Amino acid sequence: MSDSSRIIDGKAFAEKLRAKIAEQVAFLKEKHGFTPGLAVVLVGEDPASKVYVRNKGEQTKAAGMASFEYKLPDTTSQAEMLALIDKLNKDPNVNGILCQLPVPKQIDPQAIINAIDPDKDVDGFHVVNAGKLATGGEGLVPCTPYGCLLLLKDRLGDLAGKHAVVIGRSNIVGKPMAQLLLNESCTVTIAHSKTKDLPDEVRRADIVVAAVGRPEMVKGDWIKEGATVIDVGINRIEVNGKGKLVGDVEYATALPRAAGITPVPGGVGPMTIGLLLRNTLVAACRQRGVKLPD
Ligand SMILES: Nc1nc2c(c(=O)[nH]1)N[C@@H](CN(C=O)c1ccc(C(=O)N[C@@H](CCC(=O)O)C(=O)O)cc1)CN2
Repeated sequence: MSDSSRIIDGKAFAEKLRAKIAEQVAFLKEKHGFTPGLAVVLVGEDPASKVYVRNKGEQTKAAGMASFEYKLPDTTSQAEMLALIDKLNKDPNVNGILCQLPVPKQIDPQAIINAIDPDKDVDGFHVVNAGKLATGGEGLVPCTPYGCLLLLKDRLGDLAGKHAVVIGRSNIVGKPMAQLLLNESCTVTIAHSKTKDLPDEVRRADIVVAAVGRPEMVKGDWIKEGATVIDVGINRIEVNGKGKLVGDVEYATALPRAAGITPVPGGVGPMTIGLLLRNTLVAACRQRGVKLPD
């Protein structure tokens, strides 16, 4: 197996996904006379968040959807945020709402997320959507884990019976990822900072999803031969005075052992915005009572 055939190209997958969404949006406009709309709220000046929000706006418009951007100063209070969310909840042209994370410390992110109408919560972080994911309801699924799942299914097909190890237990990636894999009948282990022997857990995994936010923490020699590795980490490090982006997995040493591995950049990251557009499309169709176009 060549190294290039082991690489799971999330960038290419996401491009195809976005092209399909653009066709579905054009169909909705022509046949049903409406355009899905996404509102993104950014509070503060975090440089990475600014880039992500700009990319979200550009890709939303490129897919033919309406984009509404709210850029608020980092002194914004929680009450001001809640008032904006209330306004967006009531706006029929806004089908999806998200608040870019992280938010400044005076704002409780979960309070903001839970103030969003769950049917417009295109991040899938609202407690109602988390509950639906856990109980088999039709909610909105968090974008990053949803993107990981699509990449895994595309590469492996049926996941039933696979032993998956998810490293990280955040509400936005680790927990929903584990739930999605469980829903696919995987045997799931969630590893975290208190896990006793992480290398041993990883060595037994057919699927490894790393979402810890620590540069190259998962070593290549922990990866079982033929395993599939999904690297959610996006860590900025400095090498010889130059900035570099690396994942949570030591890519160079994991690549020859893995049957499939996502690179950083160009793996999971681009899928996040692709699935955000898909969630916005799904939310808009549900709100309008229209079947999702094929
Ligand atoms: N409300 C949310 N906030 C945040 C989320 C989220 O899903 N919802 N996720 C991340 C940031 N994020 C989207 O918001 C995001 C991160 C990374 C990428 C991406 O395409 N990364 C590129 C590399 C880009 C770079 O150079 O930095 C890649 O991996 O190839 C897209 C979206 C936190 N906040």
